[in-house]
Amino acid sequence: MHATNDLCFAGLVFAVDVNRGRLRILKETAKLHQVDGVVTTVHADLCVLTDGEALKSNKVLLDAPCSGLGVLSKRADLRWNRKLEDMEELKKLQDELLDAAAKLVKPGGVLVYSTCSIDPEENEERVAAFLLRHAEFRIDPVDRFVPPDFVTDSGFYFSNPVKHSLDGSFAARLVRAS
Ligand SMILES: C[S@@+](CC[C@H](N)C(=O)[O-])C[C@H]1O[C@@H](n2cnc3c(N)ncnc32)[C@H](O)[C@@H]1O
Repeated sequence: MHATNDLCFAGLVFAVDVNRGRLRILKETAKLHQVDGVVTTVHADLCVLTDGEALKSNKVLLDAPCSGLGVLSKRADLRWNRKLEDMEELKKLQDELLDAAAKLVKPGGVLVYSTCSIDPEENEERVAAFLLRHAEFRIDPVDRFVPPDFVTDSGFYFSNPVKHSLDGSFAARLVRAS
């Protein structure tokens, strides 16, 4: 919704999700904010999207499914339901979604990868693995956009529940050269 407001009606937002319920909530929220005209919801599995050409954009946000380890204060159940195999599956899905999202970024465009996890395996390690597979992308440090306290040495955004008294979250800004 923040992205939509930023556009000031000068662009379009395509929201892709496999979960119809989430898309419905987005559409309703967009209507409430009177920006539903710029939001198109696409019910699809991003990994097998066949007509991605029409969705190619200058800015792509991948708000990835994650373990939620940054929001344990709100989701205490996650503490007890974690399994090692789930984590491996999740990392595989995050890699696949990153590859699929990269295909939607126009040359010179930006891909933002975000999670609500504080686990480096889902954050820095996924980005490092992505950059090995995609030499056309580079890290664009986020220090122009967020206060210094939230910028990691590698130029990522990171909020730490202990340090910042906020939910834990991570974001990497990746720019496509070609
Ligand atoms: C962290 S949530 C994103 C929430 C979203 N930003 C919102 O505010 O509703 C991750 C989302 O990824 C979706 N997802 C998981 N696998 C997917 C896939 N293969 N293709 C498209 N969406 C997927 C889930 O349904 C979930 O809604």
